[in-house]
This record gives sequence, structure tokens and C-alpha cells, in this order.
Amino acid sequence: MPQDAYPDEPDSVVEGARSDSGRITDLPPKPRISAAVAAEVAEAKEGSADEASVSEEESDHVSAPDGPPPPAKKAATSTPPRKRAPRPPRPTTANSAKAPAKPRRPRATTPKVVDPGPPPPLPADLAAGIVVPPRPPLPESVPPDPVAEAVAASADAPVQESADLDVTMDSDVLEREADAHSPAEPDSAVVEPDPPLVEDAGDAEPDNVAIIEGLVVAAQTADVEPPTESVAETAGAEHPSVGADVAAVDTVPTVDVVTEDVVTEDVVTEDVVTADVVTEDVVTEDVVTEDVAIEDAAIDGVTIEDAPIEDLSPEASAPRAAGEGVAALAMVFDAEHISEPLGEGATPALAVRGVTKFFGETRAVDGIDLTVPAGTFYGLVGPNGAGKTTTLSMIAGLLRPTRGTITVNGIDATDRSGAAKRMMGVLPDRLRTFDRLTGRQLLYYYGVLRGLSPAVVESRTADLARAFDLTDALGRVVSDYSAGMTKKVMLAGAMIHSPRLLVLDEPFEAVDPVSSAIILDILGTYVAHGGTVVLSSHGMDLVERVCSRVAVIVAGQVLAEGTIDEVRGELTLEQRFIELAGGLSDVEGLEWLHTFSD
Ligand SMILES: Nc1ncnc2c1ncn2[C@@H]1O[C@H](COP(=O)(O)OP(=O)(O)OP(=O)(O)O)[C@@H](O)[C@H]1O
Repeated sequence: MPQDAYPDEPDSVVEGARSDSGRITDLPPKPRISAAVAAEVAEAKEGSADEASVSEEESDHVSAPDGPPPPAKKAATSTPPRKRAPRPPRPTTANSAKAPAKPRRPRATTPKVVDPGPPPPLPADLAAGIVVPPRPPLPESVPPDPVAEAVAASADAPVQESADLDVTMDSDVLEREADAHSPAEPDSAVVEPDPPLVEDAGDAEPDNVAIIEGLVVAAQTADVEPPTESVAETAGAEHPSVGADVAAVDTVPTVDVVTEDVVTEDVVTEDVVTADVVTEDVVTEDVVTEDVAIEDAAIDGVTIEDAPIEDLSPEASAPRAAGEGVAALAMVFDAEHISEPLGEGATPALAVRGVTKFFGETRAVDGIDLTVPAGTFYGLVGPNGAGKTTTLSMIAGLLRPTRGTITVNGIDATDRSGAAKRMMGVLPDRLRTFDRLTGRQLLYYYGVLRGLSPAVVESRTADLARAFDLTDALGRVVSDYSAGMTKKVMLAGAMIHSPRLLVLDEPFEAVDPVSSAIILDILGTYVAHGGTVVLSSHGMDLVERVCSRVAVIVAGQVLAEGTIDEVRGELTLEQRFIELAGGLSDVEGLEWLHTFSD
């Protein structure tokens, strides 16, 4: 019988009828059959012992977890009781008492006959299956800390035996991590206690997640022992092994940094939660020792002190009663952190001088000069392959220029890359990130590696998620996000530490119009508070509307630069762009496309 024959029944009842149909449909209607069979049994003078045992069997059947079978089904398949084998009499129940005297159509009778009554008692075995096991006991002096537990759980993981990980996961780090967390500290509140992994995650995945969280924990210890060595120094040959006394934050680069071993271009670590956390467009001849801005910013101890330490204040750590959406982010973009006095002679937020980039024989960027004053909404536009991403990657420190210099707020991005990166938030192209983490974990990772306290990260995560409409998605792994959601969570991650400069590669690509408007609002607020945005986009209307300055890059060269009005002149920006790009390409020769092959 189809399931929809019982439209008002709970699914479980229907399923029960369906799965037990073999037994149930053989049974006669309960009231009549019970009496008749009992009489027949008495006439046959069968032993009372047999009857008792059979009744017991039936009793067991009735109390099965699926509950009583649908009477209508029995009625529809009823068989004269005297024709039946000596089936045992069934105990009289409320349902059976209401059974119709003659068969009815199941659809008409079922809703009236079925009495849901109280739910059947949960079978002991099923109940045992849903009981949440008690958490393992913790030391009395240490509050429950999921991150610490995850790290401890990973202590014996095979992947830890990797040469890249042996230092990070040593017991000394764990001890100092435990010491760093006072009972009053809301440690790692934003980390999912049991990270939900994607379904296809292998057995090693939980360990990998734990390792990532362990890295976060290690970075947390930066507050306890500020490191003094840079990433490159720590990872360099002069320091082949990091002793246990080295600050825990210095153990992170030993895991992350990929330097001389990089031999291919565009090295991508898909399984980013494993040991190699790095790699964004690393090029053979331009190996960057601090590959990814966030790692470097978190692990370069020299400039940790330059981080927005005001964010760590108790006031900032307090739960924020901010308004919804963008208004809340105005507090994240605290003007005290990102504002700089503007005016003649002020240090530009970004200065690019004579930067050239070769990929082998390909000259991707050819002697670019850019000056981006602080508090500017700056747009980079250009046709495909013009060199925008390459330029932004060099600004972000993901690629090393072949020639030229880049300074961020006056800091040479080559000589002091860690300090320069610390001032930046980066949305790289192609959305490579640690997508086996949940959105909440990812933002926690971003924030803590940037030196923020867990409480601040939690507060800002809530603000950013609200602003980007990601609140409901925070508990899901990022690999399950849509492209637009991924872009938004990564954008949130770029903003979470309230940097002075945001470097965003096509931030609006794949983002829906509502979210784009919200992002624009957020960025506008950010710029109004002194922040600087440099973004690439193919949306000429958008750039024309929101950017105060723009550079048009074609074939690796800046063909026009200035305010929007200066660049577009009497044209629209799109018209000017097309003009600079060499006009529209010739579409002749595609007539075959107009004759369909079928
Ligand atoms: N890792 C790489 N190895 C070799 N060539 C590269 C690499 N990255 C970029 N290029 C080349 O550099 C040039 C500029 O590429 P880039 O990605 O910077 O362009 P773009 O302006 O960002 O393009 P789009 O608008 O399509 O994103 C292209 O010719 C590209 O093929």
C-alpha cells in the first residue's frame, strides 16, 4: 500500500505497517478474531500452555517499536478467522476495539481509526544509541577547552609524526597552552566542540582538524611568550630545529612555511588542513618565505607588538551589543586602529614603484606605478590577463616582484614583509582556504592568528556573520558553501583584524546583489573610518560608483590612473576602458554559430 494511503499518520506508523506488512496483513481483525480464535482454541482443547505462550508472543509483537499496525490495512486484507491457521489471539487494544465490522477502504477509514495515543516506549537498544556519552574528565584546574582537547587528541595521530609537525605538537606547547588559559578566560568558545567534517572525510580528517586547531592554540600562546624570531629565521637553515623553549608561536612556521622546496608554479594545497597550510601562487623563481599573509602576520613575532593591541582590551573583549549588520562593523573598523591623518605629504597607504613580474618568459606586470592614499577606495580594472591578480598578489606578499618596490604605510613590503602584511587583509583569487573547517572555525583561525583574543574573535565573528548574512552557515564546513558564501566568509576573515589596508581580488564576483550592496556598505564605512581598499573588478559600473580612484591596466601596464573623473573624461568608465583595452574584438568568422548543428 502506498505511503500516502495514510495521509494523517506519522511516518513511523506508515513505515511500520510497510515493513511489517508480511506479518500484519496475515492477521484477522482484532476484536472478532480474538474472540473467535479463542473459542476455536478452546474447542480444539488445545493446551492452555500453548495458548499462553502464543499470547505472549503476540504481546511482544504489539509492543514492538513500530507501534500498532494500521487497522485499515488489516481490514483491507482480512481473512475469515476460521480459515486461518491457529494464530494466537491478540490482546484487545483500543485500536482493535474500534476496528470496523467489515472491510473499508483504507484511505477513508485510517484517519478515524488510528489513535496515535502516547508514543510507544523507546526500545532499550535505541535509547542506548542516542545517549550522549559523558565527556572525559578534565583536570580540575583547567576549564573545558575543546581546542586543547583536540590538540591532545591529535598527540598520537600518525600525521604528527611528520617532520613538519613534530615541534608544534610537543608537550611543552600543550603545557604552555593550558597555562595560558585561566579559568575565567572564554577560551575557544567559538570553536565547534566536535567539528563536523564533510561526509567524505577520511579517517585522518578529525586529526587534521585537530592539528589546525592546535596551530591556533599554538598561536594563542603568543600572548604568553612573545616571540622574537621571524618566520624566515625560524624556518631557515640557521635554525634547523626549534627548541622547546622557543615561544610557541615560533613553532607555527615550522609547520607552515614552504620555501626552497617549492618547485612548481601555482602550488596549491588542496587538503589545507594537513601539514602544508601554505601556498598561494608560489612561483618557482620567486619563492616567498612567508607565503600567506595571515600565517606570516600571526607568526612573525617581531611585529606582533604592532598588531592592534587595543583590540585585546577588556572593553573590546566584552560581548558587543552592537546593532545589526553594517552598523556593528563600524565598531570593528575602529577609527583609532586604521585612521591616519590625510593631506599633502601624508604617507600613502600603498605605493608601488616600478614593479615588474615575470613568469618565465611571460611579462605579467611591466613596470607599474601606483599611489593609493589612505582612506581611498581604489579600483584596479583591466581585461583578462592584464596583470591585476599578479599585481594584487605582489602587494599582498603572495608573490615577490621581479623588480620594483612596494611599501605599505611606508613599510617596505620586501624588507619587512611581516610588518607590511600585518597591516593588510587579503581576499586572494580563487578562494583557496581551509575549507574543511566550519565558517566559525575559519574565522576563529583568521582572528587568533592575527593576534586577537578568542573573546574578540567571537564578538567580531558574530558581527561579521550578521553583516554578511552568514550566521546560519557558521556551523557548516566551508567546502559546503556556495561560491558567494565562500567569498563572503573569506572577506570576513580578511576584515576581522581591522587592518589598515584591504587587498581584494574581485570581491564581488559570484556575490548576489543584496550581499554586494551590503559589502559595499561595509567597505564604505571602513573607508570612511580611514581604511583603504584596493580591489580589482570587472564591474565598471560598480567601480565607477564606489571607487574614488582607478587604474586601468592593460598588458601589464597602467594606461590610465587617477580619480574616476580624470580617467573617464567625457566617457563612461566602461567606454574608456574599452577604448584603452583596444576596442571590441572582431566577431567576424563566427557565422557558423548561427547555423545549429542539429
Ligand atoms: N603563476 C603563473 N604562471 C605563469 N603565468 C602566469 C601566472 N599567473 C599569471 N600568469 C600570467 O600573467 C598574466 C596576468 O595574469 P593575471 O592573473 O594577473 O591577470 P588578470 O588581470 O588578473 O586576469 P583576469 O581578469 O582574467 O583575472 C597572464 O598572461 C597570465 O597567464
